[in-house]
Amino acid sequence: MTETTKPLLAALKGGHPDRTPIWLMRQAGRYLPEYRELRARSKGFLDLCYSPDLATEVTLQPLRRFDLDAAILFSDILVVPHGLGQTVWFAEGEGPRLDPIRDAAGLAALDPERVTSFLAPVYETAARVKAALPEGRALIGFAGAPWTIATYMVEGGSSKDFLNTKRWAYGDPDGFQVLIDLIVDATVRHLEAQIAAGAEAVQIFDSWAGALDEDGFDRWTVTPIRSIASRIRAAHPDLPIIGFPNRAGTLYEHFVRNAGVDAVSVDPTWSVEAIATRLRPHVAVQGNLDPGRLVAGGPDLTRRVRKICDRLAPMGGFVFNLGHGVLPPTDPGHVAQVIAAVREADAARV
Ligand SMILES: Cc1c2[nH]c(c1CCC(=O)O)Cc1[nH]c(c(CCC(=O)O)c1C)Cc1[nH]c(c(CCC(=O)O)c1C)Cc1[nH]c(c(C)c1CCC(=O)O)C2
Repeated sequence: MTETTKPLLAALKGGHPDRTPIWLMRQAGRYLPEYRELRARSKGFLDLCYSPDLATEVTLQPLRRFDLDAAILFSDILVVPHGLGQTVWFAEGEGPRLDPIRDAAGLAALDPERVTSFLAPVYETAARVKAALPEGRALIGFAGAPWTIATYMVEGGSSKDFLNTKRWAYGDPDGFQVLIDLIVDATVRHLEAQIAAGAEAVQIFDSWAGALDEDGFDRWTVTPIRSIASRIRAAHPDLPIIGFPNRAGTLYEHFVRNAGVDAVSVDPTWSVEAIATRLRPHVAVQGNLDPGRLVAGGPDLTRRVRKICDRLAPMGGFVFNLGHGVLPPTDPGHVAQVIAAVREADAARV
């Protein structure tokens, strides 16, 4: 099978592969007992991300268990601020923490030139995964989008209202632009290094895009992602680029017209009909099962998967996924149920 016939890559370019490709955001992680076992033996989450032997194993775990069409590199979006020189740690049970950066003095300490040497173990993982992938499966690389990365860098961790970041972005846009430009530069280097190591598609996660207003979304989500996408595309014209402007509502339509991506990952609030008529005419689409349905299971889970596939798969340019990441309480048996339902939808069409 040649590279271009891998179902995931064909679908992301708008094609009609033989089978509907499926992968799941956060497909490696705490819902898998084999992940929890390996994680308990690691020194910490970041240590796991920077240990190529362990990270390779964790990346491949979901593909050993399930009939998935892609592996996503096991890493985190916060390795980019870490590589820039910011202090980042994961407090057990508390999520990510960073020493916040709120002004020009904080920016002066960050160095984009350091990112790819610091993150060399991540690229080593990508190369090892690529060499071990089963036939027909693709390797996805990823990064956080500049806006989402900036929220973590400025807030010092997760946040509800992003007030420190918004005060800076809306109150001093030219100053905040310096931070965004720095993240754009670091992100391009980080994605380029993943591609050089073997990534065949990349996804840019803008998890907090839905916190911005229309003008903020244009300047801090669409424009930086377009500049990353155009720089990646200049070097790799055929490599699919997926954007994920999570929970951006009606602004998704602006995104698919202007962000310069090949595909969009769609959050669970979108109806299948609106995906088909408002997004799919512009880009390939990926999504959008509610991760809560994957926790609940039951016949409604299968029904919802069928509804998504029956409307979107015949259009081509469709990748089945969740609308956000797999949740830790998910029963792995429900993942197998979803994949079987996607395959049954394909079989019902031929
Ligand atoms: C916002 C964000 C982060 N990380 C990521 C995002 C964007 C996607 C999204 O919106 O969910 C992306 C991410 N994080 C992780 C991956 C690996 C690949 C995969 O999808 O399987 C990917 C693609 C591993 C991880 N990243 C993290 C874990 C859990 C760490 C552990 O084992 O304790 C994993 C498997 C930790 C993490 N990392 C982050 C948070 C907020 C947390 C803590 C919350 C949580 O634990 O889920 C930041």
